[in-house]
Amino acid sequence: MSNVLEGLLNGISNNENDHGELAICVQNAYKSYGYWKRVNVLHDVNLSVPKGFIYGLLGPSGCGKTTLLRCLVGRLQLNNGQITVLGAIPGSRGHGVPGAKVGFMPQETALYKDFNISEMLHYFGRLHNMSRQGILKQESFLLGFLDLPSKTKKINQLSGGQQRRVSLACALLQQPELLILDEPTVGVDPLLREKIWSHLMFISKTNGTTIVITTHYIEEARKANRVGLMRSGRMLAEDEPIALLAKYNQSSLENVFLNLCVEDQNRVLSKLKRNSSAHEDLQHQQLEATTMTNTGAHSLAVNDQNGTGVVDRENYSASVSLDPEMIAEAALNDRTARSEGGDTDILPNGKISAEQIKPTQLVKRPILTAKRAAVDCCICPHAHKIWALMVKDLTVIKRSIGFLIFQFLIPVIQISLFCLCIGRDPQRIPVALVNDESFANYPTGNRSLLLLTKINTDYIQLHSFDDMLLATAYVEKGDYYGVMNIRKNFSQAILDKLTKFKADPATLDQSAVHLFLDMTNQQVTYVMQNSILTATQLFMKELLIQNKIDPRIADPPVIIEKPIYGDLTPRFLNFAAPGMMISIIFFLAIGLTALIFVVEKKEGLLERSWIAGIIYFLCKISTMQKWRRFYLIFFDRVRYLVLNFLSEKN
Ligand SMILES: Nc1ncnc2c1ncn2[C@@H]1O[C@H](COP(=O)(O)OP(=O)(O)OP(=O)(O)O)[C@@H](O)[C@H]1O
Repeated sequence: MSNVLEGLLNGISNNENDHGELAICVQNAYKSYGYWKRVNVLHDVNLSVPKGFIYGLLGPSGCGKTTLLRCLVGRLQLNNGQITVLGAIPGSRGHGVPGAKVGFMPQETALYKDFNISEMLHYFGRLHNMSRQGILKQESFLLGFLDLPSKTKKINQLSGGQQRRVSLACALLQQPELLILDEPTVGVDPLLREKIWSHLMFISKTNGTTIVITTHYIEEARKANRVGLMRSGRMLAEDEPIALLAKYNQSSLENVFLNLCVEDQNRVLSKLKRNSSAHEDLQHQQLEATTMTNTGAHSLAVNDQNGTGVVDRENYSASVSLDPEMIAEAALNDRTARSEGGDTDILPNGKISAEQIKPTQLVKRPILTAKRAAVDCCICPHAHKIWALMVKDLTVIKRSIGFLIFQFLIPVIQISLFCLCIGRDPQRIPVALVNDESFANYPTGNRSLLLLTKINTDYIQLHSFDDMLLATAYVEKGDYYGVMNIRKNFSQAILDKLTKFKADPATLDQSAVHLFLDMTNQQVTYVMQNSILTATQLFMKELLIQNKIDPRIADPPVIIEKPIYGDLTPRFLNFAAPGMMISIIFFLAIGLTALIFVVEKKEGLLERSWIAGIIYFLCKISTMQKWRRFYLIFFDRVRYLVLNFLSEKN
């Protein structure tokens, strides 16, 4: 016993805790959801399931059964308390929970709808590292046993009940040590329900499988070896069904449950009255009343505990008008009072009662399971799990060809549009011309005309203005990208500069072409400047030739030789397109991965895979790798096709 306490106090998650033959031991479990607005779901829950037992977890909707199950498989962590499953804290290193040791059937179907039954079973089989033969053997047994249609039938062609049976088959597949089944018999006909229970009893007896099962059909839990009755996040009673029936002198578990609820309400109410701290929560009252009706507590006119009165619907409704916070508080007071009173309960298996351990003595926060799983994954790459995920992803692709084509078409269309509309050099850029040398716009005889003829009209479209202020106003309005101004004495000044080497400020100013540009668009600016500079250079060379001077004088003292890579006239398209493609590939891969994750999370598939031993990190790797590889190969081909096509067009 001292071992137990020591292990618990130190929070050690291994076999040293020595819970004997207990497969599951939950001690003083507290769980709440949310950070800012806390929803308390589990209040001081204690639960013990011996190995090879079937444990029926019963309670109305919303009482916290699923939350407790998710804590058992390591999916959620307690805020306080301790859980030991198969001798260790779920998620601890090397432990098979989550993993192959546990078969989990969630409440939602959590199946890939486009898969057929066989593919679904093979996916989970591969995850659990089962041999092909093993999977096939189990497959043929489960198909027959669960009365399933042909294994090639797709999940989305099955009825709701059939889908739930496939889900159950996936949980039973690897014959795990521990089975956690969240309402497996919903939508199943009574005969098959009988058969499922018989099978569960058989495997618990012969294989020693421990089974935790939740159900809304309270009476079917009679077949369980032990039942736990929960309400508002608390465990009201935990015992063998027969013992409970005998204790409450009832013929059905429904009535036992109802008696327990009434007893519980009275106890909590009297405590609250004593503390004079009653609050009202009408919303919760309605919820509780509704959920009780749903759970099959339909016969509310039953004998009360003393056998003297009748609990009618009204009384019952009134008695359930309690705030969960208040109930939790009362429960805590109750437990504290018990522990202060020094009662010592020794469990039948000789272990210390969970109630003997104060919550403060327990581990505040269990070990971070996700971190451990990540470390495990790095140490051991789990090839079979990656293989299972890859086969699953390929099947998903195979089944969604239309979606895949659409996914591939989007980037092709985007890149084509980029190349056609954005990636090309800007053309016919409108520029205002104010030529102070001219009269009647383009007079003959002056040299500025020669300069203007050298400007490539594919790139620059000149529009003449007489007034500099008016031209500038048009640029400001956004009609033109700039003003090109040629000063009054341009012809004489350029001649003086080139032939007589005059370099006084007036000559230099008048011999220059003055540009007033809208430089907000880098690409347009570059093309404008480049075109005008090239035109000016050509003009000067021609002028020098006319004056019998070597035209090379007009060349800048830089000679651009044959390029090592690329062309002498580089194009923006060639530069920008690859970057654009990589961006599209990257973001599409990310988007697609995120989409798959969101869908899988919504349908409960991600959680199911997680409980089967897949950590999200592994999922991400497999998904990202797959899409990236696909896209890279595909785009490599498309890139060449598109670029070649466009270059030839231009
Ligand atoms: N992720 C969550 N965030 C906040 N509250 C939650 C979350 N999941 C469950 N709850 C709340 O916790 C309470 C218990 O939920 P849980 O699913 O455990 O109930 P349950 O007993 O399994 O119900 P049912 O039988 O209908 O499945 C409910 O009030 C529910 O609204």
